[in-house]
Amino acid sequence: MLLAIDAGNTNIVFGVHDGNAWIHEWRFNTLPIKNQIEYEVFLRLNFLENDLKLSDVDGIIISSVVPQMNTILAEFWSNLIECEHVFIGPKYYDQLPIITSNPHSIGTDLMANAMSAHCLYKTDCIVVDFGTALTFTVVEASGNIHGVNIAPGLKTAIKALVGNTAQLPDVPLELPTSVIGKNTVHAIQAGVLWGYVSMVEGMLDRIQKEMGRNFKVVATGGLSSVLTPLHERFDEVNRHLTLDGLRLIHERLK
Ligand SMILES: Nc1ncnc2c1ncn2[C@@H]1O[C@H](COP(=O)(O)OP(=O)(O)O)[C@@H](O)[C@H]1O
Ligand SMILES: CC(C)(COP(=O)(O)O)[C@@H](O)C(=O)NCCC(=O)O
Ligand SMILES: [K+]
Repeated sequence: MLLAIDAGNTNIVFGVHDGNAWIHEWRFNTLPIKNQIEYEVFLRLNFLENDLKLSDVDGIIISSVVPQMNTILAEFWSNLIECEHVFIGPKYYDQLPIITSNPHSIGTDLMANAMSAHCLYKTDCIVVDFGTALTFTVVEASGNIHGVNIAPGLKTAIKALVGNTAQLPDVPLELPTSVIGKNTVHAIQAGVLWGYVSMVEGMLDRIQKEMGRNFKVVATGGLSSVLTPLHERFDEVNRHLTLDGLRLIHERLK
């Protein structure tokens, strides 16, 4: 059984894979950083509640884009699980079928997304990840990561707007029917959510125009289902893309 840990800026996702499928997945807020005991208890409880045995874990793979978390992530499970772990980083990249020209400046979650896209779809892909950041990773069929595009994520954009204005309230992530608001809440929802629909559509067009060909578009991340009008532009929404990438990287390094 593999335990994959994907630490993003909002959530740490723990996934357990039994060799056939992800049999369990849990989320834990990344911040504030907790102490080792809290992570141990979290892991122990979740295994217990789901009838899983910690002793069945024979592999651990970790990705983190939050360096403050790295020490605790590399250690907190060591009293509970006896096995080797892989903490993804540039030292492993030359063993992978994906190529990046700038290994020290690409998030390991984006490397995992690229690994998934390359191994699962075997074609030119744009991975759109709706996390704390909204990212577009351009992966060619050869496995070459042509480049990445990073914008504020949906919730991050709303937080920035609310935090930098005196009168604007936080709003639910609901797409209004009209792109023109008649009250403050609808105005923000129209501006941010419809704005992001147009941004993603425009970005996909621009990337493919610049690349001179069409790419398969795969969406992932916690907020990948919010902007429903985009679904016709996505060839696929795969919520497990990052975890799958971690699993595929682990398999490759074995
Ligand atoms: N299952 C879910 N359903 C709805 N919203 C979610 C879910 N998982 C995460 N989110 C929200 O999506 C946003 C991005 O989450 P996530 O993709 O986990 O970010 P990151 O990888 O940056 O930590 C967060 O604001 C989170 O609250
Ligand atoms: C772009 C990111 C902030 C995305 O993080 P997330 O939204 O998943 O929390 C992360 O992958 C990161 O910090 N990357 C390093 C810089 C880069 O990817 O180019
Ligand atoms: K992520």
